[in-house]
Amino acid sequence: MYSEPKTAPFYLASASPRRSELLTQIGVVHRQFACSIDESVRAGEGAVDYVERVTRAKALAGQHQAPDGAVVLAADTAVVIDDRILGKPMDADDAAVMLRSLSGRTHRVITAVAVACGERIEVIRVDTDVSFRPIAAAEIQAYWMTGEPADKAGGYAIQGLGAVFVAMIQGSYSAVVGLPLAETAQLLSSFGVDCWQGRQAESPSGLTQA
Ligand SMILES: Cc1cn([C@H]2C[C@H](O)[C@@H](COP(=O)(O)OP(=O)(O)OP(=O)(O)O)O2)c(=O)[nH]c1=O
Repeated sequence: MYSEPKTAPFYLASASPRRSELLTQIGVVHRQFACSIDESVRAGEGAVDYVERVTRAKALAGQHQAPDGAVVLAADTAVVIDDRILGKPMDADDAAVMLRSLSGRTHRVITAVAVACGERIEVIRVDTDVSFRPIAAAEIQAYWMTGEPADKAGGYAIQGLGAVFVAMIQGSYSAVVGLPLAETAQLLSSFGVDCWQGRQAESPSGLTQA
């Protein structure tokens, strides 16, 4: 017999397949829809303020697309070097400028997550430092040709071919990919949305192994 879900429906307001995969990885059942807002940086705006503002705006826009009372999650990831915010590269030249500036240096990846339900909205932020080995000009060109950098902040993907550039990471790997999982699980739990841990409490035998 059909029974209504006990908790509010949960939506991921994001076009990012990575964010959906990360939620699935920790057992968060969700629906996903794309949600577009103006992501331009305001004059004089710092990276932290920018990422938190955009994340909040994505969640609020997402609430308009979701049914009343739904829990909505949105996130934003930016790469920051020398106080410059690197979004997604516009073209090959833009990507080359980005990767040249990251080559042989440490940059910061800032990811914010917002969860909203009704009047309540909470925003958290996780900062991660990523160090790149020096990258040759020919590698930068070849990397662009793979298609991977195009839709990634900073023009690389740590979870993909771009992993060959990463010498060291200090912080949250999943935050660099787009969603800090430990922090997101805690935040969601405070909104009554469970990952595998919550469901295990309800049904200890309901877990499957990877
Ligand atoms: C640095 C880095 C970023 N990224 C991705 C995460 C984000 O999807 C993207 C940054 O752009 P975002 O604007 O944060 O996200 P998005 O446009 O992909 O999706 P939406 O706004 O709809 O939620 O870069 C990686 O996948 N790997 C990486 O190593």
